[in-house]
Amino acid sequence: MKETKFDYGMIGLGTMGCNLVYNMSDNGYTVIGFDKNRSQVETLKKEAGTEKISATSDLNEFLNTLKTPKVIIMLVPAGKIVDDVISELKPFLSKNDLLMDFGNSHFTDTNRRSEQLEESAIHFMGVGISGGELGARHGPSIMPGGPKKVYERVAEMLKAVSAKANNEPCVTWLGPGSAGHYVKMVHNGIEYGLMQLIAEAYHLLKECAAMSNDELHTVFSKWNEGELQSYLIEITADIFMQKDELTDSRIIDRILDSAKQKGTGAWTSEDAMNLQVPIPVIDIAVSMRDLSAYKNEREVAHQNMGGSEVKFTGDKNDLVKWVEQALYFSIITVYVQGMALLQVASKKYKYDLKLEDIAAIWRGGCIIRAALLEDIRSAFSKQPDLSNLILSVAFSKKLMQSQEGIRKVIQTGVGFGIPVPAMMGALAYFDSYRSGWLPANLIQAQRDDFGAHTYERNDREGIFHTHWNQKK
Ligand SMILES: NC(=O)C1=CN([C@@H]2O[C@H](COP(=O)(O)OP(=O)(O)OC[C@H]3O[C@@H](n4cnc5c(N)ncnc54)[C@H](OP(=O)(O)O)[C@@H]3O)[C@@H](O)[C@H]2O)C=CC1
Ligand SMILES: O=C(CO)[C@H](O)[C@H](O)COP(=O)(O)O
Repeated sequence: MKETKFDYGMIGLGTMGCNLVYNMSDNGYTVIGFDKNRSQVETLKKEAGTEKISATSDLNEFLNTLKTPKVIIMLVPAGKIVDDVISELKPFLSKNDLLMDFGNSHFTDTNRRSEQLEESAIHFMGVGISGGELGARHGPSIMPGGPKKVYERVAEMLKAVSAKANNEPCVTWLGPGSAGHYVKMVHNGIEYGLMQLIAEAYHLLKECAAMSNDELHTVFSKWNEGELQSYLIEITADIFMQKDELTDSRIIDRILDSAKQKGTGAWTSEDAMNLQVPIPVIDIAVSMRDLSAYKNEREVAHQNMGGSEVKFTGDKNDLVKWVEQALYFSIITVYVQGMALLQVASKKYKYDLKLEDIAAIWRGGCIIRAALLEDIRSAFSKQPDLSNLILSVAFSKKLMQSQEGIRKVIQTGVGFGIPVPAMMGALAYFDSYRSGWLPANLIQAQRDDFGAHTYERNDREGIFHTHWNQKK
């Protein structure tokens, strides 16, 4: 009997790996999966129903049934596991074999792994993938980084399995080294910001306007037909309708209000701090997940001090209108901040990113896909080096037109003690960015006063220091 040789190997047959195997098979590729977890292997073998797919928990069998040069995708949890898998594989890999890490690995790990494997002429690519379970199955957005020539070996397959937006595949080579994983990290930072903003809108409408889940479903569904059209708004609308399997309630009312995270949002904030790029809405989103997890302390504080006491007497429909505008305004600022970070990182890490391409491949398949990305793409197509989208005519206009809503919503939140920190961060970012003057002169004076740190002047060149009348 002729032995089957598989086009691709997939290591990690969990949520993402297993679904991507099916997607690749649908597109005509043969794939053998490997997982340490025997039950994942058995499930795939039992359910595949096609000879194009096989699975094993025997590494030798996995490697021996792959075509050469081997092309292997890893979809295992990020961190040490990726290093462990690479160490296990490396003795069996040869020149020109290609290993691709599709997980959410930290970009600095990707740089290290690429360098180590290239020493043995084994190619390595860090590839971001987004779209969750359904995306992996039916078409994700794919963010590949690494050597361009190596990308070309797999470009056809990646295009085939990716999502399509206006018939264009949501994948393109992004840049060398860790470019793909860096872009995926910022994608996730944006994801954090969007989710926090949507949660704040929910909080306001639920507490202030006392909206039921049915009403919230109607409002979010309607929003999804307008400027806010996006995957996250769409799934949010549906979440409000989901029944609980254990009680008579809706599931949303039974889920503990304590958010978890795997780190990609915090990595985005951390690197933005290192590169001195302000991304306050993403920073706040990370902090709010942290704060939500202090559930016990929050409950004690609530007993001691009480919470918001809302007696909203305004018009519900007006509030819904203002919240829609506030969300649009603040959602724009999240993309603005993420893209500004990418521009700086592109130069610093020599990725030479094309922001137009990134916006284009985020239009389909991924968690942050939104109608707005078409406008973002268009702005970077006209001005590829644009440092901040706010400087484009189109985006300054959008923000100016929706600022009234966010000001009203923040006033409402503050008035009733309902926290809207990400919206506040969004507005403060906008107001600061468009301020020709900020009170940073006072900060410079204080620094020079207490620490002789010097300052620059606004009327002549040079570095200055004042002998301040310090208190003894
Ligand atoms: N889930 C999502 O929506 C998305 C996830 N990602 C990223 O993709 C990667 C995979 O995620 P996901 O599919 O959700 O994770 P899962 O935990 O669902 O799947 C990972 C699989 O890898 C297996 N595994 C663990 N260690 C090894 C090993 N040493 N050798 C072989 N197999 C191993 C696990 O087995 P076991 O169960 O026994 O541990 C599990 O079956 C992660 O980096 C994640 O951040 C990216 C985009 C979206
Ligand atoms: O990459 C993803 C989507 O693009 C994952 O779903 C993301 O890792 C979820 O992150 P977290 O668990 O931190 O919320």
